[in-house]
Amino acid sequence: MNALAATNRNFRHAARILGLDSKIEKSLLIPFREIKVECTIPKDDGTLVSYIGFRVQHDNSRGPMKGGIRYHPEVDPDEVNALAQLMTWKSAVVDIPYGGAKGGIGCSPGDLSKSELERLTRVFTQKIHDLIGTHTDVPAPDMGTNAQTMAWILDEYSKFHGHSPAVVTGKPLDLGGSLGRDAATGRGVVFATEALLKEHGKSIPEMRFVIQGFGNVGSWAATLIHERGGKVTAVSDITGAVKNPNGLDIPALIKHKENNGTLKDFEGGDAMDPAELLVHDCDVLIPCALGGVLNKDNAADVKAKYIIEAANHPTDPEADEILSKKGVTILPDIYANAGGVTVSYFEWVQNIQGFMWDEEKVNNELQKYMTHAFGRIKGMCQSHDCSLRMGAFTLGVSRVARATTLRGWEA
Ligand SMILES: NC(=O)C1=CN([C@@H]2O[C@H](COP(=O)(O)OP(=O)(O)OC[C@H]3O[C@@H](n4cnc5c(N)ncnc54)[C@H](O)[C@@H]3O)[C@@H](O)[C@H]2O)C=CC1
Ligand SMILES: O=C(O)CCC(=O)C(=O)O
Repeated sequence: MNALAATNRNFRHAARILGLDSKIEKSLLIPFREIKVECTIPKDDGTLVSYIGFRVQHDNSRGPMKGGIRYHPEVDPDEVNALAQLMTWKSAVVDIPYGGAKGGIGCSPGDLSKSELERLTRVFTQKIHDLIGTHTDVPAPDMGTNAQTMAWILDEYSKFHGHSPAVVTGKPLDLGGSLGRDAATGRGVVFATEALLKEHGKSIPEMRFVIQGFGNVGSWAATLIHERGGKVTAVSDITGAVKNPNGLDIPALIKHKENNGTLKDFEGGDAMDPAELLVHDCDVLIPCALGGVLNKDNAADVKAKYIIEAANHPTDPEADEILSKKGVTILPDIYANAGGVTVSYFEWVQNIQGFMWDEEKVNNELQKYMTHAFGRIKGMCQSHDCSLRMGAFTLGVSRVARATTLRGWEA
């Protein structure tokens, strides 16, 4: 099932549980605006090449639209649409004053030089600059993009609108980024995991973790789990996978990846088949890469008792059903990975106030938001006798529906 069909299905299920009026249901499903632009740039050898960029702005009833920009060869309009919708529910789940958006460019960032990436980002910004803004739509990093990408967007946008640090989050610190944003999604994943395990009378040091994806989210989640005494027994990325039943030395693995650009040939573990990683024996599985990786072909073989969805939509609905029948507890993406957008909100607040927070304040506030949201999701699960996914969806959708009704937009 494609990402949009899966997301719409989860939304409709939540709308049914909430008994949502059909007019509101329709209004919440249809995106506010879908943007598609051609970005033509000269490559370093002088040849011209065109890429297609997307920005989908899903909903702005609770505040400016917010969400990352992804550079990946598989970026397509349906997936961007689904990811934008997920951002709307995610912002509402953690109760930050934002709506949802997402963007992407279909490209392989690893095959482009730094100057080609810069040209592409600047042309994309030129095409969308009048549709984004501090109080309309605020981009951030996602797969294949990073603080440098945000710096180029900020610079290009500011040529049209004057210096505007709050137009993007996830910026470098020197341009108004927030302390703690780089680690925020991984840290939020760990706070969410702690909240869930505590509920089950367990804790991180007793657990064996397997992590798919070792970029921003995966490497921070692994680092913080390792620091708390959890055993990360297998990790994969696009270059391969490595395992060690006694626990990988995560700081050493990060150093190895920095030095060699790959997980391959790491001396502190054995190479393994990346396809086997998701069904590897463990207590907690954390997908931190692509969507749809847990599906009907592998769900029955998953050994983990807990799945923490650090990636967006890693579990398709068929897998969801198989896994819940097996008794696997799934902490859904719109809560589990909300630490990133939560600290993006703190960054935006700091930019608007012109006052920088220290890292301790950022991390403490993040923990408060994540812990509070977990309690509210559990409350919805109890009221509606539903899964954690539906608890999170009903929480997010009900908040957005209330804002929509209060504004009188549902008619
Ligand atoms: N960066 C952020 O703040 C947030 C990211 N997310 C989600 O987390 C996920 C990861 O994002 P980032 O870490 O930012 O991206 P990233 O680009 O920093 O890292 C992605 C990682 O996934 C790996 N990967 C790609 N294809 C793979 C495959 N087939 N098998 C195994 N590994 C593979 C890459 O090698 C890389 O290690 C995405 O789903 C993203 O939407 C969610 C919330 C916020
Ligand atoms: O930090 C943000 O604004 C958005 C992060 C994001 O794209 C996501 O949560 O999926």
